[in-house]
Amino acid sequence: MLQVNDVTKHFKSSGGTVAAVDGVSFDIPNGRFASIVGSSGSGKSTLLSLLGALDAPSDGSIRVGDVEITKLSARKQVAYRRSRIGFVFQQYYLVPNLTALENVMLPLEFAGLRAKARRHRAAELLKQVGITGSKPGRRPGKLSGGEQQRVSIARALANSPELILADEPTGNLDSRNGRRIVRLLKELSRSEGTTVVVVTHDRSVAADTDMTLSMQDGRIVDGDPDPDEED
Ligand SMILES: Nc1ncnc2c1ncn2[C@@H]1O[C@H](COP(=O)(O)OP(=O)(O)OP(=O)(O)O)[C@@H](O)[C@H]1O
Repeated sequence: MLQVNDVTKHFKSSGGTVAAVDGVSFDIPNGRFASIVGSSGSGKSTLLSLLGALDAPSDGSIRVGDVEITKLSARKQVAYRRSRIGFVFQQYYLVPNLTALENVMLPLEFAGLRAKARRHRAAELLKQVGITGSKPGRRPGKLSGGEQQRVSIARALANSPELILADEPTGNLDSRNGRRIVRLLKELSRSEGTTVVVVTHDRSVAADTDMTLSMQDGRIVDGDPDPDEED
């Protein structure tokens, strides 16, 4: 269970203090595929970075399973992120001069696996996301956008995280490939019992998830936050 309790994040700016996330509370049960929607500037990315312990809230608490991540020291937060959270980003962030296989092997080094075991596990993960044949041996530049996103999902799965956080994972993909990525994330949440949280602007992506949190001005609101606004 992911438990978010009265979380606030303030930023100081020239115009004063902005509450990017403003007293947000929600629970996401294990193995659920959840989406966060809302117009630009509503606080989605800030909330996701708080869930991933990439940033600390100004107030409130976040529990992932039995760990209150907001109480961990900075060093423990790094270890926590590496071992228990998988990140997927719009821009993939694959290392360009490593092959797909080597990119997936990278986080396994932190887990202390030997090279042969890392290679084996990375190949299995790539198979699981549909990257097979000659593709694991290719560099990211020789793969399509959808394939690169699959590699980044395999990398996110490397340490068997209990939580996958994805920020606009379909943002750079056409609708067909975007749908495939969403289907893959959904399958993973089902088969692995991994909780997946996706930030998206795309209502068809949100429609495919088990639950949707709508944000407006840093708060969670009921229903569609801004039906007329497209961004
Ligand atoms: N580091 C920061 N310093 C100051 N203000 C910030 C910072 N990060 C975000 N904000 C402000 O907090 C609010 C929420 O931003 P956030 O990026 O979370 O929105 P978002 O919903 O993810 O937007 P988008 O869909 O455009 O990515 C915005 O008003 C933004 O300007």
